[in-house]
Amino acid sequence: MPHLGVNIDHVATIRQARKTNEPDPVWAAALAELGGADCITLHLREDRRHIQDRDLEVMRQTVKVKLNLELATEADVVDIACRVKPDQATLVPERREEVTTEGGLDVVSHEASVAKAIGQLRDAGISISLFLDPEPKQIEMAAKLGAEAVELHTGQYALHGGAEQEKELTRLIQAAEQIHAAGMQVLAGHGLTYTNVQPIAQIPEMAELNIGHSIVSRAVFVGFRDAVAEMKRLVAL
Ligand SMILES: CC(=O)[C@@H](O)[C@H](O)COP(=O)(O)O
Ligand SMILES: NCC(=O)COP(=O)(O)O
Repeated sequence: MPHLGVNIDHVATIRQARKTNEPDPVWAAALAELGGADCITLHLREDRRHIQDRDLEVMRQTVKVKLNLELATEADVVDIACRVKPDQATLVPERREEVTTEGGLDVVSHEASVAKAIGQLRDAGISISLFLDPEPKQIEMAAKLGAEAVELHTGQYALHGGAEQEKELTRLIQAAEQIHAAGMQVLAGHGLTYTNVQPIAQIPEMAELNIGHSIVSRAVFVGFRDAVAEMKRLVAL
């Protein structure tokens, strides 16, 4: 039964729509924990479109479960991570023009910059996860780079239905086996919802799922604590 990581980025998206101080993602994180979250995830983007530096700094003091920071390998945000010290850092790709993350980090093409960021984060005592597409060569490089975990990008699985989704699920199952065999923890996330999460949760090697947008969407109608509790129950089935 995988753990549940709750990504609270899009609570901050609503706040930033008016550049005000509510809804506060710090409150969402507390309610997520009360709803059964095993991890709180937040993405400090270079363009600060949602999560702000203050959110990370306060959550470091208030979150009682694992704190997972998603970040690009850019020097300034790596420096912030090394100062604040989340429990885990998940290296992700970023493009300012993107609406949301479009794929996994290409650690094969960017081995040097990824290795540099990993070295700095590891020296700060932070555990490393790499956000990757289910590609064998990317997973091999993750093991070479010494990552503790790989978070599989489930965006393609979530985007499609029918035979195409089945094909993506098979890729994810095979990638999970490869990650586990290489001695790394298997995580997954992006685009997972109350209707598509269970086949991913049932992958035998799956240790943790990171889910955000769907939980925040459901929380608008049922409240954050209940939205998390509902997802926790689904993931445990
Ligand atoms: C890496 C990933 O899949 C998401 O957690 C990421 O946070 C997406 O970025 P937005 O939250 O800005 O959509
Ligand atoms: N890394 C995936 C994540 O944290 C949440 O992604 P989403 O559920 O908001 O698409």
